[in-house]
Amino acid sequence: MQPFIRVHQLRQSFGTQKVLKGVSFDVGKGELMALIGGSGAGKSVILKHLDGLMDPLDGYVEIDGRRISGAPEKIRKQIRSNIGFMFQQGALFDSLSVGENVAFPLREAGIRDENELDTRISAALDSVGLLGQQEKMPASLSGGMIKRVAVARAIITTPECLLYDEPTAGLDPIVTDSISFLIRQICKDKGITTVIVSHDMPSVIRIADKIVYLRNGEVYWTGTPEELLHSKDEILQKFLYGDSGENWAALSGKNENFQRVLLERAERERKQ
Ligand SMILES: Nc1ncnc2c1ncn2[C@@H]1O[C@H](COP(=O)(O)OP(=O)(O)OP(=O)(O)O)[C@@H](O)[C@H]1O
Repeated sequence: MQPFIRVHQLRQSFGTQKVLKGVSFDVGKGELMALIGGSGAGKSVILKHLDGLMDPLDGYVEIDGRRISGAPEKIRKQIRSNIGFMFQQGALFDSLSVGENVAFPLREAGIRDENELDTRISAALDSVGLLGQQEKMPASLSGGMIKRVAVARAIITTPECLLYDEPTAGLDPIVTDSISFLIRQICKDKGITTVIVSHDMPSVIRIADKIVYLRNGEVYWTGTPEELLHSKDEILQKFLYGDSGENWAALSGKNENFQRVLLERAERERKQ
């Protein structure tokens, strides 16, 4: 079966810095793929290539069989209209109400019928659990609600593909959980092919169908969350056990080995 997203031998450099050195992966229709890797590995740069905001020096991205890389602006726009993008920070326009923020992509696409706009705003807000909140202003929302509004804005055009850049950054663990499950629910309920860039390993383990680990500008490893948890690869283990990843194993509750190691370490520290 043809993948919904095909990334083939993507190369990108900024000055002398080679950021992508031939990155390839596929994402099947309706699949939820997580792109992980250290800071500066090139994850956000890849998302920009998927959305056609950046063109590679070499290689290409195909969305639903159509090449977006290097395509004329008209074609690029057509393909992009099928993609929802939740940018890092998920920023809303402070001066616009929740409803107007959510409606923004539709107005940009030229939709002016107020009845249609109202119906679609309500449907999008309903999908993220915020029905009836359209009159609120962003300043009065919690961090989690802001992310939900940003998700509603990304799905209002009914895209077949959704890209999320760090959707849970800056949220507490409970809100992080609810946003992560929302992302999974939207992906599975609507069959939307989803790519999520995240440092939040407990969420990635819980919601991803497939994980791609980017390292030194290349795909170092691809597999399922289960395979990642059981991998004996030292580099992967170091990535997971490193300073930033220590807590997620305990939180994920999926791998007894990780929990045992953490418990043993805690016990050792108590005895010292
Ligand atoms: N437009 C640009 N011009 C120059 N350098 C860039 C540009 N965009 C990204 N870079 C560089 O490319 C590298 C990869 O950036 P990218 O934002 O994709 O990293 P990332 O994996 O998403 O990191 P993080 O997890 O910290 O967000 C970084 O060194 C960054 O400085």
